[in-house]
Amino acid sequence: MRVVTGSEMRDLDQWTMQDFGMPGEMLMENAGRAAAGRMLTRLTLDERVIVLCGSGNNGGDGFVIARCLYEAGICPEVWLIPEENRLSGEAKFHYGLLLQCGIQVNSVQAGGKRCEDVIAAADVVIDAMLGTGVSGELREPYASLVAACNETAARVEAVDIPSGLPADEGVMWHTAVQADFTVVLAAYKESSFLPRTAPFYGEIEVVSIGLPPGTYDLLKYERRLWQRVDVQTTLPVRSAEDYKSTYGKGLIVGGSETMPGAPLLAGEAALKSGTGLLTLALPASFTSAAASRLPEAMLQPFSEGVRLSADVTKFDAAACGPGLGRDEAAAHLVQHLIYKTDGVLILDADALHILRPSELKSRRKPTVLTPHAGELAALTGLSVEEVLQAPFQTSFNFATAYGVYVVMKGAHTITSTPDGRQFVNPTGNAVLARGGTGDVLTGMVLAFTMSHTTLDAAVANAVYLHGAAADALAVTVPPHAVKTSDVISALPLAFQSVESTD
Ligand SMILES: NC(=O)C1=CN([C@@H]2O[C@H](COP(=O)(O)OP(=O)(O)OC[C@H]3O[C@@H](n4cnc5c(N)ncnc54)[C@H](OP(=O)(O)O)[C@@H]3O)[C@@H](O)[C@H]2O)[C@@H](O)CC1
Ligand SMILES: Nc1ncnc2c1ncn2[C@@H]1O[C@H](COP(=O)(O)OP(=O)(O)O)[C@@H](O)[C@H]1O
Ligand SMILES: [K+]
Repeated sequence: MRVVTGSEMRDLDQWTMQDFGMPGEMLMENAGRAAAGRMLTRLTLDERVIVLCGSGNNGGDGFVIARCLYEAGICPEVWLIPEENRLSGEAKFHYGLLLQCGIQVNSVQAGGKRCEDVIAAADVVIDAMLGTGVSGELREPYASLVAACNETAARVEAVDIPSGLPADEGVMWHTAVQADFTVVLAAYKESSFLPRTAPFYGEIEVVSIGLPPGTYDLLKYERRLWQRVDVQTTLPVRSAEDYKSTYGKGLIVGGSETMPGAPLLAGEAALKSGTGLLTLALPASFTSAAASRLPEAMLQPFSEGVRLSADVTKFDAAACGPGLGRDEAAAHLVQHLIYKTDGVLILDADALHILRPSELKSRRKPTVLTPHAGELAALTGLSVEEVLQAPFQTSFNFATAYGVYVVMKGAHTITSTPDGRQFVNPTGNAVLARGGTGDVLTGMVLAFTMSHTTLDAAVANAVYLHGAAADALAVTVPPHAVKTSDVISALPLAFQSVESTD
């Protein structure tokens, strides 16, 4: 399932019409009919339904939806917001069809009965006022109608995008319809994954509108949801012939006097995600505690302030950062790993604050950075607010400029590859909003980079299953009564959830 910007969506529609030859009227019929199909699964014959139609193609979808509802025996009240003569193209065509069917259309501009009152009395409001074409602050009468939609007790079903919301990240906007459901046409828009805009969508359903196969390949960059089927097709199958080194030798470097537990969480997660041979490099003062907590791991103690004695070239992958601290010795360690490791290097937490980004360009082997918004802000010199407003562009820019994977963590974690592809993660919940869950992810990424055929799949699968473990926990345990190591204990359930056939 693709994630697109508004302009990419327009390109897809244009290619479908001009190059593929599908008439625009047909594309709109497909869109409206598919949306109506989803809405009909929730509608009952006794519900009072109102369809609000704007001047653009989103309004055109509304005309098609109204006609489809009539076909199904539901008689919605249709309201046209602009003057009739403002309609053009496919929207005008479908408005004409609606009239030809003998369906009455009310006009907001005509005066008389107030549309706001009808919205207040409705059971269901279908919002086809504004879609991807919205720009700037809402003008009247849209602003008042959006306010009425947000005051009514009716169920609000938006078409493609809740009216007023931009499709893209980084856009100034003021107010929008708060939908209960949004039937998204063809592909997710970026705003469905941003912390401020996502809640306006309510529950999202994406419908196909008949874009020809291969159309998405014409887009310059691949940006898509990483779904269960992707995990199912890329998760390695363990074989009876495997040996402990089949899944690589991994190294985790971290820990300091004040944060001894972080590398242990990472280590335990790595072991529980399939690592055969794991070494933990930790401050010497707590290796005995580590040995009793993680007997499966080998230990490589280092005295704080002293460099790592282990030969880092013999590891297939290394992860550095959890609990490491940010002093000069820690910075030396990070630098040492950047230059000396001969496998995949994962940098997280404190390592992200003390690395020099320019040094990443010297890496011959892949590098994976796992920042949350604050850490990406520190890496890029932007404010946290700026990062959160444009997480797709910010992480894309960093990943492609430095040739690294960037896993920008959040409610919808975005993985960016060095060549500019992006995968959005659909799993996870607020169970993960507690200290140390990022360390767990680091351990999982380490394990998966050593077991997977491609690094894309390794990173995206780790993020997916990390969230899936939290999802499994959330259905069995109250979310308050969870601690981070429970997420590790739930990993078997996460693996099972992708292995089952349903
Ligand atoms: N063939 C296709 O491409 C297909 C597209 N599809 C559908 O089309 C949607 C995109 O359609 P679109 O581009 O026509 O934009 P859309 O959002 O309906 O309206 C834009 C109009 O709104 C107005 N307006 C803008 N800003 C405003 C503001 N701040 N405050 C007030 N008014 C404002 C302005 O109109 P004006 O006021 O200038 O008359 C502008 O012209 C897309 O989301 C999907 O639903 C599907 O049917 C599949 C096929
Ligand atoms: N509300 C949420 N929904 C889904 N995932 C979340 C949510 N809050 C946090 N996460 C996930 O939890 C992890 C937190 O990582 P991080 O902030 O590095 O924590 P820490 O540094 O304490 O280990 C990330 O993988 C993030 O995507
Ligand atoms: K809409």
